[in-house]
Amino acid sequence: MSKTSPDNHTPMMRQYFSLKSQHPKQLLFYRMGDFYELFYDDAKRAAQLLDITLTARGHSGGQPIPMAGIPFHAAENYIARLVRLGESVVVVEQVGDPATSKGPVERQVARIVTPGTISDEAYLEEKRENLLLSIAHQNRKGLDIFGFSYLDMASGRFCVFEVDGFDALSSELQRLTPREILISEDFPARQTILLEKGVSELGPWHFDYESSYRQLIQQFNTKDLSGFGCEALTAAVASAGALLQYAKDTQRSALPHIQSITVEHKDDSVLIDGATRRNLEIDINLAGGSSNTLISVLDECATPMGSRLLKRWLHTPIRDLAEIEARQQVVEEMKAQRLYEQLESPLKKIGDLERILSRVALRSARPRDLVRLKQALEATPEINQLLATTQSQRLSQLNSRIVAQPELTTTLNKALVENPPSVVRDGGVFAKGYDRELDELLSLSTNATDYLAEMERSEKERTGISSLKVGFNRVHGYYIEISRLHSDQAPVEYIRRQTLKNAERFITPELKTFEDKALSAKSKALAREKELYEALLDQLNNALSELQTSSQALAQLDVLTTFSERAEALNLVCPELHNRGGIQIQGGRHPVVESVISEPFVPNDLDMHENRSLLMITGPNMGGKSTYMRQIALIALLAHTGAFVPAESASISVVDRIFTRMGSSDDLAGGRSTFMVEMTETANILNNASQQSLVLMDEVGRGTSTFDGLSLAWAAVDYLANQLKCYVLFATHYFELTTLAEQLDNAANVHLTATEYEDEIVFLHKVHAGPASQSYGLQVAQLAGVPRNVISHAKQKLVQLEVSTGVEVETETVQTEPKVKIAGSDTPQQPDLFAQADQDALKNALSELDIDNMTPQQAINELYRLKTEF
Ligand SMILES: Nc1ncnc2c1ncn2[C@@H]1O[C@H](COP(=O)(O)OP(=O)(O)OP(=O)(O)O)[C@@H](O)[C@H]1O
Repeated sequence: MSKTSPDNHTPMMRQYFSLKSQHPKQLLFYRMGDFYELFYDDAKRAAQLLDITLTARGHSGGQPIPMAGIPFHAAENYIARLVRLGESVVVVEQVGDPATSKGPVERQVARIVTPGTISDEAYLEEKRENLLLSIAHQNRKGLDIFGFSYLDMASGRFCVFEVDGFDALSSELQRLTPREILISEDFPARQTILLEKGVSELGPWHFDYESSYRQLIQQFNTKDLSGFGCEALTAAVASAGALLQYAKDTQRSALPHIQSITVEHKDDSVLIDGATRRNLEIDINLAGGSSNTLISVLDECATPMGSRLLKRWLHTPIRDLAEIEARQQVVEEMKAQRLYEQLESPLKKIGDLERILSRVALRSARPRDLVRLKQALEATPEINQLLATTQSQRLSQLNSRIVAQPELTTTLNKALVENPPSVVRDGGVFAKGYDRELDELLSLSTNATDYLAEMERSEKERTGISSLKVGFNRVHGYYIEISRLHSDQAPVEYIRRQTLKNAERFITPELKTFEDKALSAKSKALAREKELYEALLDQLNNALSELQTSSQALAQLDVLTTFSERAEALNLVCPELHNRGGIQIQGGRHPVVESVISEPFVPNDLDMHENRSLLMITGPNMGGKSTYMRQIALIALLAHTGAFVPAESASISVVDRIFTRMGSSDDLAGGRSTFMVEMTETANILNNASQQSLVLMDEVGRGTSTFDGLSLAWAAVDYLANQLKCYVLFATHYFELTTLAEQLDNAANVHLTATEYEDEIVFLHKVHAGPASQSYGLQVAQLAGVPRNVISHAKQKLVQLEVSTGVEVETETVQTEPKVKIAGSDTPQQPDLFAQADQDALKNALSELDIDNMTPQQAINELYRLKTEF
């Protein structure tokens, strides 16, 4: 921004700067006639983000003013795009009258649109919650405590909790995926958070505990916060106060739909860290898309609010057995009675009741919202009726919360026309017969057409001028038009109003009187409609709390109906959950892989208990190790949401956390290499897993040299089995680890099988007891399209290795007993490529490679070079 003194600027720019100084970080849309204009840095940023032209608007303070303009009628589109990119927009409108203003027209901030506080349908994604998150930090007894609060403005859901430590901080960020984050300018992990989109930094005083506390009790109209259970959560309360104030400031209104605050207790749910959420592909696949995810298979919800709740349930599995069983009973009953089929149609009519109600509360509901609200209310009695005869306690509880509102339904029915316009501004929202005053005003303006037709007829007759017409235009109002040819025949009482090329327009005293009456009736009708609309919103707001309760119950009903429908369609069973310890699954399947592959999915069993808590999984590449491990985690996760699971039967002990260390990804933005990420995730597991945790580890140690990797994997397995004693599935290509599993009391080996047919490898995907016998690496490489001559060269090398190391390599047949043996050892071994004479030279060459800075093509070239050299 220009640094010259304000005195050097034009009066208009002085007005701009004074508004801008109150919103330094947001993009300011400054209304200029038919345009919104952005200036200086805002203009540059908007031009870049929206790909619009950056120009200049004159000079001010001796400098050209960079400017980007947006036509006002297209503004919503641009604002929506900016908000999606994590930007906030301040819209400044002209409020004064340009005709009478001395100096620049008076302007005011009309609204502030930020990514986390939007409630307008046009800006929101249907199936995704739009969360505003606020985080406060406190240091308590040397611990870093993070107080979280988050609000879904479009539903009024407001939650708080606290976590301890930076790992938990990032894990919660991954879980919540907020649209906008509020932190204090002195937040300790500022740099990490600033990498996220939509971060707003506020002055530290916004997070003051005392004033935050006052904010909250004022909002909920309570004496204290004890009724919400958050008295002791001082960091969370501090963050919630900052959030609430921010939300009010942006909405520029009270927030009556935020009626309470819920404390999330971490002990109530199965904790899942960020890496695990990614690896299990709950709603986002590893490539960042939404296809082939657990949600994509499960989400058959009838309403968008059901879809959002389903996502929440899958991201927050619970540990409360009673709650899980209550949900299971509903699913079972609905499935047995095929109630889900009958509920589908009325549930579809419910639509996004949750968001509509919030817009009613914020008084931004559009006429069409009210029509949809009416349709939802009309569908409720049918749902009540369907649930009336059900057995499960939970269904009757839900039914009692779904309250039909006959009076409101009748009012809405009487009030609204079938297809109202999108805004109240232009009128036409209310049906005939709803309000006498409105009807009278409307009939005055509609009767105008008849009246004018009659006048045209009688004037034609009286004057004998056949070309005479009565018309209306917005500038000149009503007129009598006579063609130029006949205009001299106009009667004397006709007063000339306008001369056109081929015609003259006149007004008469009678027409003028009519015009005054008709025009004022029209504007009075519009004013009356606005009045009626506000009154209707008041009436709806009086029932807001009850309506919100109904909508929450309906969202739950929708998810449970979906669980039930999916259970039938995907052949899922009700898992038994308990606290006895052990996980047993018969015929378990991976719900997503099963739905995408064309050949039949091979089901597999699992048996884990106190004396068999660690399973070492070996088998060929592509054999199905990852699929097997992931399916167990997904079955466990689903079981903890109350859903049925893809298996013949499942008995699962309640777990406290699910951890995964799978795949290889680097975190370039966070400055961590692949191996560093792998080790950070491993450290997190070893530091935090308990006996009730389910841990999946895939190929730990692969990111470094063979011996380092093997030693790390060995020690990790030993620690997991001997110290932590959690449920562990450990997949590895280090065949050496299978002996460790044999030595440990509570570990066992299982392997996936493959066979060869006509020189081609065939994967059987079946899990069997014992370690695998071979890795089939070359066959898989061949299958992947590695050129034949490279494969045959590799085969020669393999034989060479076998000879020089004394390793006997079995490559042709599948054996149940390990056939890869290192001389002098009973341990099944994978041939160790590096145990060669030229090992050191190759190792050096490899360690000198700067892989992080190579393109894939350079890496391949380098591999070829090494291959020919060694
Ligand atoms: N039980 C199964 N039934 C049918 N197909 C399966 C089964 N398990 C795995 N597959 C198929 O095999 C493919 C490879 O499986 P997966 O990725 O689990 O192998 P892997 O052993 O982990 O391989 P790698 O060691 O190379 O990582 C899957 O994408 C799937 O198409």
